[in-house]
Amino acid sequence: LCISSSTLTHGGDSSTSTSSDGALGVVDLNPPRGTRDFPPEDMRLRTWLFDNFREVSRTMAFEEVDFPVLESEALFIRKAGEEITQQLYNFEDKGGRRVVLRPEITPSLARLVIKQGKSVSLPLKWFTIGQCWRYERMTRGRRREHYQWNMDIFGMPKVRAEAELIQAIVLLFERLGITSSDVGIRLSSRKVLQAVLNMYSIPEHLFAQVCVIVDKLGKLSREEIEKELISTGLSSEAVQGIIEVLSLKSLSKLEEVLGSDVEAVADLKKLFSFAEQYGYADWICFDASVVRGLAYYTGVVFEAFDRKGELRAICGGGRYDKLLSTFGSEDVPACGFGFGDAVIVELLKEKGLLPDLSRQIDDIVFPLDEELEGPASSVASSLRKKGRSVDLAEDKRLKWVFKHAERINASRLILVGKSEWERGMVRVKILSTREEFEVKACDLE
Ligand SMILES: Nc1ccc(Br)nc1
Repeated sequence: LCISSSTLTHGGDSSTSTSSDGALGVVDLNPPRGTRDFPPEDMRLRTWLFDNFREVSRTMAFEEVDFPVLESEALFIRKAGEEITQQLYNFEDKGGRRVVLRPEITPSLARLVIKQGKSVSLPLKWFTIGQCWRYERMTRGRRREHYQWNMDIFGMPKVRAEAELIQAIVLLFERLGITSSDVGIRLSSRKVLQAVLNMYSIPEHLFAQVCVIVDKLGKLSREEIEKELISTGLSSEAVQGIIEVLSLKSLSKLEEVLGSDVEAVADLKKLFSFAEQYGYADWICFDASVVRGLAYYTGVVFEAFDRKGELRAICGGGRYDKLLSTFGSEDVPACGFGFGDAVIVELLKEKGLLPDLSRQIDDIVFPLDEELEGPASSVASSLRKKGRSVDLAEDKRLKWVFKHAERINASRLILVGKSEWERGMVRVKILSTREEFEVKACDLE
């Protein structure tokens, strides 16, 4: 479609355009439903957030990896009724292949670990920041894409991995100015639920499905949860037992109910002791109701929440020791989390912690008349080679340039005038102090 600029309604939602056959059409200027554009101001905030993700990953000695957003649908076919697999953005490509816009990143990580096989030495500590998709009926008007920071450790069977990942989350919050009074990290272990199912001799194949159902505690009513659990075949006695244990908020109570030799209790006690050593004990709390909604978790699970309880989980993760075997490989113990780009921004806004990210450049170079455009370009070029951010303002009037300098927070205005240039000089104006002086063009830096 060729959109004639004169008819493009900037800022509007549509424009008039004519297609190649001259038919008059209206192009919707909005991105597809549930997706976002990132104009410069929004992109600066996103880049600032991602730079913080990256800096924490660097200090944790994680390596960055990346994957296609497009993945084989087979990677996400799971039978436990998770929301994530019921909202796959899936389609058939022109080669007849079943593909998806990935809804999460962990299966891609697992795929690559399997593919790398013996060529990588464990433990592996990998991170990535990638866009994830869901196809949700727009009735709820929710977004269909978000960016997720993922941190995953492969080949670390003990809870040291969970302790490392929780430190990464705490470091991120602290970098953004969020404290343990604003946010907590509630944690538990799926081995708690496993122990309860064993107490009622519930078959193993129901485990994932039961986890996905009880993850809705707090979102659905207790009655609805009980109904869904009964529908899987659980006895009402087992259902009551599950709900009773999952309402525990004290590790010592859990130990009373399950006994000290249960792996879940040992893992969690170890993790709380690590938390003291890492110095983030005031961030975490035990909460047996935390199960997370992904079928493949097998051990410790955790999620960060705002203590005011106004927002959805800020991030979440857990141990998934048996995911790789579902892709036909031998298992490698693994643990990871996903941290979305949306809830955290809502929290920062609410706490007044969004940074000032207005545009800033070093220099504006301005030729005072047309014949000085060449010299102005060479001044701009030499400053850029020295690493300065330089905006070359041409075809404008000086009055416009001063306004432009203010608008983009330029530090200096470099004026290239005829008489100065003939003496090898340019005029420099420091915009913060209004100080103005001449300097040899070749000495400018
Ligand atoms: N998994 C997922 C993907 C996309 C969005 Br928005 N939320 C969750």
